[in-house]
Amino acid sequence: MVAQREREQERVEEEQEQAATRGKSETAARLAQLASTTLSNKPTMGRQARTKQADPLPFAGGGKAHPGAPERKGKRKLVAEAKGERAQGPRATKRAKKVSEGGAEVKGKGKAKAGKGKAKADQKKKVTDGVEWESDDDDIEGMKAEDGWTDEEDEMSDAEANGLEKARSALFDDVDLEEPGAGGDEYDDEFDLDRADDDDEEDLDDEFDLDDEEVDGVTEEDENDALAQQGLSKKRAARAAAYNSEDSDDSEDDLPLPAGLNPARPDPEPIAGQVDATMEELEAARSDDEGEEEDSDDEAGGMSRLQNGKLEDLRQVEKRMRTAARVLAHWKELGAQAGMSRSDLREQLISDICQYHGYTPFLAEKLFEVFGPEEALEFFAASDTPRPLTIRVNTLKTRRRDLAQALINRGVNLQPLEGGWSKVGLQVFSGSSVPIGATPEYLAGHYILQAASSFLPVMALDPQPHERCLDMSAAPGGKTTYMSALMGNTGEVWANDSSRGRIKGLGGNVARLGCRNVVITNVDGREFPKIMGGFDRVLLDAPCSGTGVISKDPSVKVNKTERDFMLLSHLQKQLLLCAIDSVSPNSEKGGYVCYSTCSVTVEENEAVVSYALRKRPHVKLVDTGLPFGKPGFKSYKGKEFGKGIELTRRFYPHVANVDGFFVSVFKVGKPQKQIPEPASPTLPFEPLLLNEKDEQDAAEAKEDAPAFDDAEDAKLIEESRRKIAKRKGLNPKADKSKAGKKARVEKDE
Ligand SMILES: C[S@@+](CC[C@H](N)C(=O)[O-])C[C@H]1O[C@@H](n2cnc3c(N)ncnc32)[C@H](O)[C@@H]1O
Repeated sequence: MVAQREREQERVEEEQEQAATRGKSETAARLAQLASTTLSNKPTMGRQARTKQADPLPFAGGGKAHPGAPERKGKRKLVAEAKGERAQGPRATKRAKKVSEGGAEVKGKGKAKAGKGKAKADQKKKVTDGVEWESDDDDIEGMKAEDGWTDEEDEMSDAEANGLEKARSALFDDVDLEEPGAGGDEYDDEFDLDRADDDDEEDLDDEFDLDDEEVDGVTEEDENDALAQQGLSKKRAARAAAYNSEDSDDSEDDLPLPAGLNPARPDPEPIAGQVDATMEELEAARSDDEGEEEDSDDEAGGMSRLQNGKLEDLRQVEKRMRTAARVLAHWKELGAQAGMSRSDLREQLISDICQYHGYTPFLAEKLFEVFGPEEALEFFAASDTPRPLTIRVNTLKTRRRDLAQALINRGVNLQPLEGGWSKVGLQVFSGSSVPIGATPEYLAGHYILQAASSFLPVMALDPQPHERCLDMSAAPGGKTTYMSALMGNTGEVWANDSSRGRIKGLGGNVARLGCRNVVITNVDGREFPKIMGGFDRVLLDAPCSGTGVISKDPSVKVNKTERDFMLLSHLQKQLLLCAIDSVSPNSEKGGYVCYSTCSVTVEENEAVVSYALRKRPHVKLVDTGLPFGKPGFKSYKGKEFGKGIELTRRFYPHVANVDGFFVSVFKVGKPQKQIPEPASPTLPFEPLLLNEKDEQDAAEAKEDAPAFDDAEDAKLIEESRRKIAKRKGLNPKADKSKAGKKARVEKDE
């Protein structure tokens, strides 16, 4: 009996040993595959595309966001410079080599794990956004249990550990390997990616890794083959191919986006060939309309809607909108056959937009005018779709790779932000049951939930360690805390907001993220610089209509009126002048104001910027240094917007899958003559209340507002003084006041 049990035991151990060997290879291979997936998923940017993308100004001269901004140098760069080498070239080549070696290793191990293990791994793949994810510890634990993997076998051979390390560092960039901390090197490399000098060209190669040219013998084709060999999504390979073809497209009139942000769109067919087809569509849409009452019920299923007393199929409306937009956009070619006047067709289209997307005619028309017929439809559709959930890593407390690992261990599906333009952003995929706003890492302040577009104004402002900065309308503090992190908790960030209710959230975030260089104030921004000035940099992320974030707050579709836009534009102009006037004319490295909104309307953006240029001739627009975004409008409805307006940037949900945003940066020079009295509020001092929430906040704040009671305060102060004296072993009854001291001196004498 005993002998039988021993034999059984031996058999189990033997099996466990074999399974463990299998399991280790699988883990290494899976992580390596994950890394190669991410790498391959990085956008493909040919040299041509990158050259197109590089703006003449951003980050020139060693990666300075603005002339005058100190160059941020990583340790490696400094050491290399001290040695008189080109800092990044060899590193880039080395890293590319490392990756390609890693890639080869991946293939080897991938092949090695054929059979049972692979079938299991395949079962466990999570497919998110066309990217296959399979590395999380629960899965690994599960596989361990299934395969009888013993804990001793967790000890990996050097080669395997090496493979894992390579895979990890390929997944999360080198910057993540740097130690966090004040003024640390994590920001040194922060913007490496965006710099335009020679070294940075190599950084770009390095970062995106997929080049149409050969890098150390690994071609794009090889990588695609490798993907296919690893059984990875063909869709992705196709996407990579699409990026390639985009790279070679010279005819793009938009500023090129980082590939991956620029959804590959099919080339429009030549208009001439479309006339007949389009007219057929228009006809079909009309006859659909006529027959709609009979068949819409069946066809539409849940998509019909009561309109003017009759049921209308939303699919028909959508089709009609597309056709009308195309005809309007190519009126010269198609208009003659439209069968109605241009203005009637336009009116019909706007009415359809209101019906289909749920806007008031006023706002539908306003946004329609910003984009024009065809792009407007894309904008409206994108504004009905949620943006990816993103988080920003708080580099004051952790590193991106550590946070990613911790969250993956909890079962969160994530990946670095698409496009590689931020090294502190992570995209979180839905599907995991982990509440991303309540993990221990969240509570410990290792990250903040923040929309990717909200990183942009801070990147553009580029605050430096030891500076004195103002965030004029800061609540709830996404940008304040990012500024604080970029400044490494040094210098000062004055975070102001006029809403008392929202200040609570700001304070909470500042405390949770451990921002010790932040001071919070609660005044109307138009009180600056009267109450305080002399800042190196000022961020004005202005109160706005929120037309860029309709996917988050659809109430904007119906609650904004003409008057709101008028008041907002007025307030934004006043705040911007105050922001400019708050900048020190003697700031050594700074002297910048970033004006941003999460709105896409012209009166809240270019019109405000243009007003400031007129009223403050000592400021000029400079490049935002941001790697993507469309240039601001030079003119609109016959109005010209002043010099440098094309340096401002517009971001759209339908183009870059980020919230709609506007970002501009002013360099503030020395005023030629005395600036008139700081623009004093012509609106009531009360913050502008734009919606019910603001009104509630204001009402609560009024209720909460403490009535000061001097007598009670004096009692509390005295009590606390006594306690402190007692703790220090002093006589708590001794009178420490001036009068008491005087009395004691007189008594001693
Ligand atoms: C777009 S939000 C700011 C978001 C913030 N920058 C962030 O990233 O978390 C605009 C803010 O402006 C504030 N605000 C409105 N009127 C203001 C004024 N006159 N002065 C200062 N802040 C104002 C609002 O309370 C609101 O919090």
